[in-house]
Amino acid sequence: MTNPHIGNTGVNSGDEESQECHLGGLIIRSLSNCVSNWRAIETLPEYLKRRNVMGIYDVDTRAITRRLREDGSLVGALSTDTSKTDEELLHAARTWEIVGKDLISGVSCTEPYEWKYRTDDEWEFSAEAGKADTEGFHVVAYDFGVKHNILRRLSSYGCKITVVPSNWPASEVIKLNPDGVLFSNGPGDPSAVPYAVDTVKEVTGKIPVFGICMGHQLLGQALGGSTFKMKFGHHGGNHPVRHIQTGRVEISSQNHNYAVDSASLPEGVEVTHINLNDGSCAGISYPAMKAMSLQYHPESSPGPHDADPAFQRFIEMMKENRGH
Ligand SMILES: NC(=O)CC[C@H](N)C(=O)O
Repeated sequence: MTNPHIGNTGVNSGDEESQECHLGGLIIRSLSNCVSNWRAIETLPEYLKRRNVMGIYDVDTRAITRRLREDGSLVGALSTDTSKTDEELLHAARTWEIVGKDLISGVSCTEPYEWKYRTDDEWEFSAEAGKADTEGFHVVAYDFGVKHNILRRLSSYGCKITVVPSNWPASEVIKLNPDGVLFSNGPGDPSAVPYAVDTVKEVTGKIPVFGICMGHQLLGQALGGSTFKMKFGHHGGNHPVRHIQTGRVEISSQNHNYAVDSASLPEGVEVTHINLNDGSCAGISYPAMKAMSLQYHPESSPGPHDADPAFQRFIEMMKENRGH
């Protein structure tokens, strides 16, 4: 965490985005010694202990940030095993590679399930989502590490949702004849999961699809483009993104280390959004195949809800496909 003071708001169960906490570890500067928030049910250290996640504080995180700013993303090693020597830890850090590793199979669900929860009424902010009970589009969501809020937002827009594991056969999904398929966010290198690219290829063109983050990168590859590892990823809740067609700028939440190379995309695939910090590709669409995707997180609520209308666009695409 780059913010120096962490833990003062504690942890509340309503903000969990996953069944489990998939963190390898947490490094912070200063740990708040008290919690002050009406929603908090436990402290950060209690949460980490219960989930068996290691955390360390009193670290000069500013120095780490400055180093990363010069060198780009680096691998570090964090251990609770005091018998490990510095040499062994250095060796672990030097030999671990993120590129080429399938990180999604470890965080995906193992069985399909129905998702039924929408955004709580007290938090609902969209008039469109509030009145969207009637359509009942059936969406199959591929879980590459899906954030619950994506499922909540789709549910708020009236969708019935079936979540399936990352390796679920596309043929089984097509058999269900859903109105749309969502390819979720997920960790790691999109080039390391060719089976997921094949799934996206098989579904796209037959059923309207929406890709978010990892899902966007997989769609980019499935349509014939390529992805690359960025020097620093985009992480944070305040990335400006421009919707090219309307000129509308959204303040978006982002968390990714790879990106789709706009120049690699074949004809017919449009870059719909660009990241205004570095000009990178933030969204694509392929109208002929009823496919759309975003590199950032329209479900996130870092304060602004600027990107939420993306769910509405997906609904419109499904509606059009149904022929009304
Ligand atoms: N949040 C995500 O889906 C991350 C996308 C991708 N795996 C990356 O790191 O670039």
